[in-house]
Amino acid sequence: MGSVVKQPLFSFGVIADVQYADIPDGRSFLGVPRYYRNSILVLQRAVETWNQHGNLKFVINMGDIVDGFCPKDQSLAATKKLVREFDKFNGPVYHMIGNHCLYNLPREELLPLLKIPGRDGNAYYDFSPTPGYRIVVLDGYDISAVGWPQDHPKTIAALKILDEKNPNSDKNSPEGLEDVARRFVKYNGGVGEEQLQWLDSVLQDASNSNQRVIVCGHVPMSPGVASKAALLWNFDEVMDIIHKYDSVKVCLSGHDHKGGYFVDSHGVHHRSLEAALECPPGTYSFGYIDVYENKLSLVGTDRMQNTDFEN
Ligand SMILES: Nc1ccn([C@@H]2O[C@H](COP(=O)(O)OP(=O)(O)OC[C@H](O)CO)[C@@H](O)[C@H]2O)c(=O)n1
Repeated sequence: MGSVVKQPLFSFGVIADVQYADIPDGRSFLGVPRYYRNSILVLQRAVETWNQHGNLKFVINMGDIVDGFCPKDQSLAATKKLVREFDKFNGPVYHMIGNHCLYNLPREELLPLLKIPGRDGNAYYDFSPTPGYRIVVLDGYDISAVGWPQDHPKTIAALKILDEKNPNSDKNSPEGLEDVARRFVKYNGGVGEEQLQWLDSVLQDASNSNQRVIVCGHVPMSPGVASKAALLWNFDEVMDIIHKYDSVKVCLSGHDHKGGYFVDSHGVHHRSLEAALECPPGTYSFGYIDVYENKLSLVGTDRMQNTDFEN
């Protein structure tokens, strides 16, 4: 008798940092090439591939759908265009906001466009794709100097943090900051008190219901998985909550573009995904995750590396 191949409990598609703009190719601040027009082709190939797979329960977009260099009079049209491409997937698509989304549009316009559930401009939410699983989507720009009105208490709180932690006149610059202190830059953000309490209550509820949890957020949550300058401001507070519960096995993020994988001291797997934006024409970066009883398996296409997350 041949061996029986185990079927996943469910599978879902992933892509990060599409950062589309109808502008010529360029480079990041640190000189990494960015292919703004090509990134929509990466997304289109992703959607075709996900549809051909035929058994993906949903797709999750890890944020930064449109780049901050998109001309501002095109921000709305570009965001709608990209959402339409995602909507060609034959199933639900879950979005989250990244810093580049917020460079383009204010929260009150972004959230409805991206169909992000949430009240008062908050962009964190959870859903349950099967009874035994919970997906938590964090809003890493809850406390942020971008996205809220200038006089909003969250903008004021963010500016205070940046003033205290980052002495540079350009608050996007981590120059002179050491190790994880490099995260205190304007293009990152933090999770506010109310969201921390919400996270705790969702994880408690999942734990009571014997559900496993995958936590997703645009901004990486562990210093082991990404550049120190691309971390959530209060990753430590978020991880303290996550570590209270055995139910969280995997944290997924985008933002750092180069991709990374790290298992922390509590056995939580962290994976930051390779950016679609950095794919030279003819190359791709997207994938899907098979969720099994005792492991998750990321099946990447081309520049997105395969990863097994053994529980
Ligand atoms: N050292 C730096 C890095 C960036 N900036 C400026 O900050 C803005 C956002 O940077 P950008 O690289 O476009 O942001 P991403 O979300 O794509 O990537 C985040 C991390 O860089 C990934 O590791 C932009 O205006 C940059 O010019 C800066 O001033 N100094």
